Amino acid sequence: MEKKGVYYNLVLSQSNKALDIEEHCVTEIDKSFIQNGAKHLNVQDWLNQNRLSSKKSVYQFSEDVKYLTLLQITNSPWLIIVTVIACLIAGCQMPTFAILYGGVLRLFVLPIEEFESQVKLWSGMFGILSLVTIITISTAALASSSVTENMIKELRIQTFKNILSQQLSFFDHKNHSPIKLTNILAKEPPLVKNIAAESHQNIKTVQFLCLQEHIHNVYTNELKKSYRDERKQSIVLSITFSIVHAAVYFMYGFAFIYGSNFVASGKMTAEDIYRVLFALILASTNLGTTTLFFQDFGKAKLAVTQVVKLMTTGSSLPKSDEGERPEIKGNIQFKDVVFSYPARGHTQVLTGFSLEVTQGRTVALVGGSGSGKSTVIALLERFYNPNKGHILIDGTDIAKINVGYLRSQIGLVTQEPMLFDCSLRDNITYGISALGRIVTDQDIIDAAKAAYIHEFIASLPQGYETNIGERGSKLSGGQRQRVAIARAILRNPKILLLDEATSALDSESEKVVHDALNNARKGRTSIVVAHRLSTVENADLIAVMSQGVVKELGTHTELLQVRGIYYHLIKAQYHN
Ligand SMILES: Nc1ncnc2c1ncn2[C@@H]1O[C@H](COP(=O)(O)OP(=O)(O)OP(=O)(O)O)[C@@H](O)[C@H]1O
Repeated sequence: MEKKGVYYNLVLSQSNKALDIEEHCVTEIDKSFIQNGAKHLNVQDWLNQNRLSSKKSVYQFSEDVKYLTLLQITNSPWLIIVTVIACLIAGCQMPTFAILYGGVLRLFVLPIEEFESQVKLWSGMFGILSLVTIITISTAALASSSVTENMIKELRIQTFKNILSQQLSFFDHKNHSPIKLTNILAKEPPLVKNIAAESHQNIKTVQFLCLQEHIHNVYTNELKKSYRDERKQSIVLSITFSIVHAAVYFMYGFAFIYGSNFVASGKMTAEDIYRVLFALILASTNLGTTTLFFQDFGKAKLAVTQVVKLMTTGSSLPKSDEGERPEIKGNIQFKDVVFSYPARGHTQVLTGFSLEVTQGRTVALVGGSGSGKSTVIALLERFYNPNKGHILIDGTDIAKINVGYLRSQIGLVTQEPMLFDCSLRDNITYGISALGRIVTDQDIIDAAKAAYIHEFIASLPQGYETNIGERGSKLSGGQRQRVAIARAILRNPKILLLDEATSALDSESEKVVHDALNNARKGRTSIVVAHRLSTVENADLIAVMSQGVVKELGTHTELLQVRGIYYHLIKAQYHN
């Protein structure tokens, strides 16, 4: 403290607040775990423990994968042998058919007694050909699909495991962003893909909590489940495919034995039989071709079902050009709002919520977790409509206001700001052109200065043109918040909504973000949701929520005097 250095400033920035030792420790543990843990989890270690390491690892072939490498991955080489043998036998069916066909033609020139005695023999041979075709084609199709599906499953499991065991620096590479990694494993059914995607996005948490093994098991189980479903589909398809092929030979034998009776009784000539047999050959060729579409047809049906479902889902939101566009000053009123999320219709989140916020003032929403604070914000943005009650802005029910216009009047800063993989300038000006506004460089700089992010941006070699990575991954949490605040300031909204905007930051960042938010709030009606009660002490009004209604309302000092819920919340927080 005496040195008045960085530590001194940190302590000062916490101004009268208890040192959040627990969080500090977590940050330090996180760093040391990542440093030490990442070393311990390097790829080679993993490969050494892995079955693939005994062979030539597939990961050494990332640029040019050889067919032999693919064969090395399969854990069922005998299935490849079965496939090859079945294919060889199945390949003989056409030459055999040609031999049988030639033999049949020859029969028609024989004397009638000899012809009749040979008919059954040759028909039987068609029957056998048809049986062998069913067995060989279905075996070849089943075994080969099993080999490829197994191989793909194995590759995905091992790739996923390898990704989870990488050092954090691996994920900083532009080719290893969560979206790109997820896309590599993207040919999964949605459920499997979502597990993969979440763990890529939250890789720090996964590694910190040592969840690699668990996540890997969950992924593997989901993959195996989907693999089992695919197997069932493959079995049906393979058998259908082989039966369609074999049916031709069967029909041919049947037509021959049946036709021969007509020839013997003089009802048909040999020429008629030739015609029928030839027509059967042509028809069978076409039938064979159509079976190739069976698989695609199944997939298309599934895809179309999903699309039709999405296409026909009605929207309860009005069209973009509907609704009034009144001048907005910023007086907000919630009147007996009752609301349940559609997904949980039986649980009322807001049970008669009423609150008034006058123009230019700041109201803080506090309360226990799940009391409905964020829901209030979502309703004001019209992400949902209340089941009962009204939300008014300057006396007009927001249900009557054009949704796009309403949102253009509201700035929203959340704990995890939505940033994009583009430059700082593009992120700050994001959505401005949709408002029909043109902003100058000076406007952008002014907004960034008010959000206390200009100095940082100016210190970067590429300044405002610096790319900030996917979801702003190249920025710190506080910097991300300040970029989002600069964006909100530039939009110049009449109403500002801050949803837990500082709860994830360390004390120093929190102070800067707090100052930036104070600037952003100036002259605007603000609704702030915060977990750290210290950040809302200066609000004009604090609404304490419990079970979907406001239970206490007043200033910080007034509420402390009441010694009710707020008092106990404050006490509990400082005690912690
Ligand atoms: N999209 C949703 N679908 C279904 N239920 C939801 C949804 N969002 C929130 N809920 C539920 O609504 C209730 C209120 O959630 P809300 O996020 O508004 O609470 P909160 O007071 O902001 O909580 P916290 O302080 O923990 O963020 C919770 O029980 C939550 O589980």
